Amino acid sequence: MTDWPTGYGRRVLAEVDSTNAEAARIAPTLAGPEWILGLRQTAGRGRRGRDWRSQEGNFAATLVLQPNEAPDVIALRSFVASLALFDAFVAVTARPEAFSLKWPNDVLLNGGKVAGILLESAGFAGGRPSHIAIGIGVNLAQAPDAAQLEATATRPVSLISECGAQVDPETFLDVLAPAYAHWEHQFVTYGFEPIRTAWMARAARIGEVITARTMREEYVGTFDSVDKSGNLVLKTAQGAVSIPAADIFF
Ligand SMILES: O=C(O)CCCC[C@@H]1SC[C@@H]2NC(=O)N[C@@H]21
Repeated sequence: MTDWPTGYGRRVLAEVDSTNAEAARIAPTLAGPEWILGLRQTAGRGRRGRDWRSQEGNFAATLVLQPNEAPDVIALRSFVASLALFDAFVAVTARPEAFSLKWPNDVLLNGGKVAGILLESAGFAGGRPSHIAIGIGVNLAQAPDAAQLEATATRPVSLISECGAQVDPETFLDVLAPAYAHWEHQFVTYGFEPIRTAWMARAARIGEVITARTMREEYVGTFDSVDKSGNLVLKTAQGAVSIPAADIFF
């Protein structure tokens, strides 16, 4: 196993409401990056205001970072985190073919959702946040009951049910943190291009027809690529469209 990355803090909480909420509380006291792992999370939150149910044995953690960057650059961190998750999953299962990345920031295992990412930023001054919180939830041990999710949600799966790999949250953190540090270094050193290329090489359904639903519209088209801003590029009957935020359906 790779060593814990230099310069990154690590704290483990027996119970927390939400590791992203905890990140916001402690961010002003931090001088550098910090991982916060909640062994029990009682009020986890997901994207678009949804709840995130954190079941026993699952992974709920947040990385707090202090990048001095504009929001559009910061938003690309979800691709950085997706790549780190992909590598961590491969490290614990040795099954790269089983995993794929779903735009914008889910990880799929055998086509079901095994992990999600919630990126939040706060403390804005001069258009830049003082910190960001990259919240990561992984169904290590249990998948939520599909009946309790929205009917259109991607089928949830757990690592153990699909791969038989029994991994506890602290062990997963110790694999994920160095993987994240690697991709973060690539991002700050070389920019988004190597991240974009690596992400597309692991993407689900490139070249296939998918549906993207934004707050106002629905697009059906061929998943062409992710552009230099992280937008989803779909080739539709009306031409190429570049979509900054949407839920996608296969
Ligand atoms: O909707 C999604 O797919 C994103 C889910 C993110 C859940 C994680 S669990 C750890 C962190 N703390 C939270 O409250 N949410 C994120």
